[in-house]
Amino acid sequence: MEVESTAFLELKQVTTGYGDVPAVRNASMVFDRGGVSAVIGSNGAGKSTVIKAAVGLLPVWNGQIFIEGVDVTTEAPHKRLARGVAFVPQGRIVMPEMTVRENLDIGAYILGNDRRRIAATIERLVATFPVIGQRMDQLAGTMSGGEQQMLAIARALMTDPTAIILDEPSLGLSPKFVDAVFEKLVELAGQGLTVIMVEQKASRALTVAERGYVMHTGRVIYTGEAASLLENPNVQQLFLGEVPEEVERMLNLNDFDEAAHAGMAHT
Ligand SMILES: Nc1ncnc2c1ncn2[C@@H]1O[C@H](COP(=O)(O)OP(=O)(O)OP(=O)(O)O)[C@@H](O)[C@H]1O
Repeated sequence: MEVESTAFLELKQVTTGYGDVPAVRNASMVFDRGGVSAVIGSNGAGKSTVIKAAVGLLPVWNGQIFIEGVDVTTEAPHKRLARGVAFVPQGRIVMPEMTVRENLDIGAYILGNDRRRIAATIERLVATFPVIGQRMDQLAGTMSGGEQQMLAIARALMTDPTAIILDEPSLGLSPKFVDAVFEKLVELAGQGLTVIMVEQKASRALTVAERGYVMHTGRVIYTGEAASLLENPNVQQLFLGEVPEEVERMLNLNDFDEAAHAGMAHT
């Protein structure tokens, strides 16, 4: 295992997909420690797919994934978790028939039987998520959607990760809860956590993120500071569901890297 990068998490030219159909091609992303990054793009752009490959839930066909410079491309998800990359899947999956406390305990499974550490972590999380502290004995399934998302995030934080990757944390939430969840993610990033979110609510996500990756038909087509992506007319056009000429040209190039090297893929 050689040292290849100083970023916390890096995807290098990752291609992956389902069966023999590629859904993501040559995707490169670099996530340094701290801050909020957003991976955005329309339905089916490949956002969830690339993130599943990053956490080890989908095999990488081509390319590499590094955590702190270590090549983890073929490592199992629990090993990547132990290296500090936690994942909150789409749909705020909590165990509805279990209490809030039991859900948190599940999140701590890689800590083994270290009850003292688990209790200390729960105490720390309750300070960040007061709503959870008030509902430790409530069945998770009886919480509101926003509260369940907070619980899903808190559960992912039980292992004290360096980075948390969230697949559409705003999905199905009312605007008030979307704000609450995004505010919490910004607060966590302020405490030093690396927050990476996959979002369909693109402009909202770029408002809270510092950096963004815009995906379209399985490619990362724009990368840059969130503010400059928000101002980019081509990105704005994509938000409206239109495909700008520049993007058409990029996708038509035989070797997509040519476009990246020509500076088109970066703002
Ligand atoms: N389990 C699967 N089996 C086969 N194809 C899949 C599977 N999951 C996703 N795909 C396909 O892969 C492509 C990328 O899907 P992906 O879910 O990554 O997109 P996305 O950008 O996350 O969109 P969404 O926001 O709708 O989830 C799509 O064409 C989709 O139909």
